[in-house]
Amino acid sequence: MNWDDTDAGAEQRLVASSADGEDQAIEAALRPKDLGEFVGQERVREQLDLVLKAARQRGGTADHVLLSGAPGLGKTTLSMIIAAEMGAPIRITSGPAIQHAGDLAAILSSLTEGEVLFLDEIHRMSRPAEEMLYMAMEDFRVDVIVGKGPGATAIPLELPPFTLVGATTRAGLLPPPLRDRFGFTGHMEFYTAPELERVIHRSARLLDVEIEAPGAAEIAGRSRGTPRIANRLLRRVRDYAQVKADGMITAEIAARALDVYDVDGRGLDRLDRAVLTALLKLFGGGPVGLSTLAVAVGEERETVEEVAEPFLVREGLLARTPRGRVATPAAWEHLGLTPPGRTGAAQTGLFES
Ligand SMILES: Nc1ncnc2c1ncn2[C@@H]1O[C@H](COP(=O)(O)OP(=O)(O)OP(=O)(O)O)[C@@H](O)[C@H]1O
Ligand SMILES: [Mg+2]
Repeated sequence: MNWDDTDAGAEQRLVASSADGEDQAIEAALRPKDLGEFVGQERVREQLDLVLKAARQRGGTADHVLLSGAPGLGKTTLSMIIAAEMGAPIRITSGPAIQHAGDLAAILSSLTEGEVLFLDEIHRMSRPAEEMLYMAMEDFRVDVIVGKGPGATAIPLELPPFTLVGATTRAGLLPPPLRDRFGFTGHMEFYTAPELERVIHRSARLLDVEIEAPGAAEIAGRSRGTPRIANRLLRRVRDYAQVKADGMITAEIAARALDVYDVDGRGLDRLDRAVLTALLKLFGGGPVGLSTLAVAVGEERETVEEVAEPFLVREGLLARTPRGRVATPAAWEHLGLTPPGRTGAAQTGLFES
């Protein structure tokens, strides 16, 4: 089984936050087209709305925008909305696609006035390209180097004003000079359950799937705060409802379907639960070292650390301490187990030593 969150393929986890081939095809159809349709992220939406309205009133080009946040929270979607709201064309590229400064120069010099340049994974751009981008963002100008060695000359090239929209899952990796050149930074948060329910109802409508409110709530609760996962789970539940029932997604159908797909009531999948179960049953809740824990579940260290743990930590089920991994009282409760030396449900103060 391939648990790698970043690796696209048929064996990808159902709760992976990155997009696989099927997602990419369907995501285009499910993307909200304007700010009004975009669910949640109230602060970012409100602020961005002001930025764009002001730019439109001035008849100018919007300031550069940086969008940061975990995979699947809507960065690409929002970049397309920015272009749509500005009535501007959008050019899409990514940090890894820009190997040389020359690649970037070619893109920049072909932009039209007001165009939106979407630079995904901007933290993965090469250093020389990054430096060229500084000048382009600030002065709408690049220096194109012609020739090599002592005879090389820099030919300045004027650019039309454009809006750079950068997206990153790792805002902390951006060099400060780059971060400072964005006029607006929007940090995307994980979505609340009611917001995800709205995403699910909207997608169900577009996919022509019948769903009851409790059915949407059941899926939302298992979607890890991420619209991409909510949409993916909705599609799998739709399959189940169609094959095993009359197509209508009720709470019971959603719960049964997601149990079949091994996504539990809190959004944990088989790997997440295996890690937690080993921690509780074999090591009494810890502390236990990462390597030991990984061997116990028969996985690589990296898989446990990078694929399972971030969500478990976020959910408050597992803590990383200097002495090793420790389960929280919520972990015992979630798996329906009683911590050693305790009886009954009173589990507070578990870690007082
Ligand atoms: N606020 C939202 N409202 C409705 N649907 C959303 C929202 N945000 C994201 N989605 C849905 O989730 C899917 C994934 O969003 P998107 O591709 O924009 O995420 P991303 O942040 O760019 O992810 P990555 O970091 O992997 O590139 C989209 O197809 C869209 O349908
Ligand atoms: Mg994206």
